[in-house]
Amino acid sequence: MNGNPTPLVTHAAPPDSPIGAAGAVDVAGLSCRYGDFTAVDGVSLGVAPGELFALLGTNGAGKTTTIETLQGLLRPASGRVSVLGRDPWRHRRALAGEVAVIGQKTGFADDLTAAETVKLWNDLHAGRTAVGALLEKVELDHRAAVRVGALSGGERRRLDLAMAISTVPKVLFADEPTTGLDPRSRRRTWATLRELTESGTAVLLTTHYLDEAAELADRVAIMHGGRIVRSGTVDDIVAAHDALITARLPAELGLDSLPGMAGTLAVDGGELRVRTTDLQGDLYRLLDWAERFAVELRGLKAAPATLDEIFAELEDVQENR
Ligand SMILES: Nc1ncnc2c1ncn2[C@@H]1O[C@H](COP(=O)(O)OP(=O)(O)OP(=O)(O)O)[C@@H](O)[C@H]1O
Repeated sequence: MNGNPTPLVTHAAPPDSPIGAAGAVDVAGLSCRYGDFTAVDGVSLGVAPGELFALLGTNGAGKTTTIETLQGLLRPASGRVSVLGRDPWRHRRALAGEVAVIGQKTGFADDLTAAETVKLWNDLHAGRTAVGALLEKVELDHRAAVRVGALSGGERRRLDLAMAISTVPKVLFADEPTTGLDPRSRRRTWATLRELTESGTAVLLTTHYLDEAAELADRVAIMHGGRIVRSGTVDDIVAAHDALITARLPAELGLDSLPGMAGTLAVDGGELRVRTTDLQGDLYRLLDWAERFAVELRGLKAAPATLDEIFAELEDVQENR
């Protein structure tokens, strides 16, 4: 996110009446602009209670803008957003007690200690968990007396998490909550997010970590250039993408020796590559052919597309624009 957001409002504000009763978070045709620039372009998504929905995307894809609109910090240029049945722009204060946020920009006072910060937060939000227990949960108990200004970036993220869980929020917006965390802290944060969803919290998470989305999310949307370009479960998205079969062929064999397959075949330097949406069928055809003609397929590998590959492809498209 860059600078202070002041998006241009080109349409009337959405009505403050509930829009549907489908989920804890509902977004329909959301567009957001900064001046003439459209940062979010027709995004629709919903998050049900107890669900974790992950928004992935390239840098500048519009994830933070979407989250900030749902927090009521930005007004949509068009479309409708609803959090717990309310328009967050109009009802930000009323929603504050039920919605928690882990943002990219933390607004802590540097002079307060970690414990004082959490206590202040607890007092303001009628937090039900003791300060010591919250700090222990995010493994900051040993840093309780340290001033916030002296905490590392990762420690500040964990302090943010402690405040987000001081109540059991109905909705949590978590904007890259594990950025800068070491592997152990990431896993602790994942466990805490899981506990929240198990308690019924609807979590909208943005992340650059594909393993994080695969690990945590019930559903995923990939944003690119302000739009959702893929959505579904991680399995759905992977299944819709080409899988890859690779093997080394004997030197005398080329493309014309190979059997017909559903996917696209290429042979380069003796290596066969088959990109296919029918991994099982093409693997069967290849193995059947190899068996019949006694061909040894050295180093045979067959794997569905990984989210990393899907993501990298989107980034390539962006770079080539
Ligand atoms: N205040 C602003 N004024 C003008 N443009 C902005 C402003 N804030 C964000 N943008 C632009 O809007 C687009 C979307 O930004 P946003 O921060 O929502 O993306 P993001 O998906 O969260 O990116 P990242 O993964 O890098 O955090 C980017 O091109 C960004 O430069």
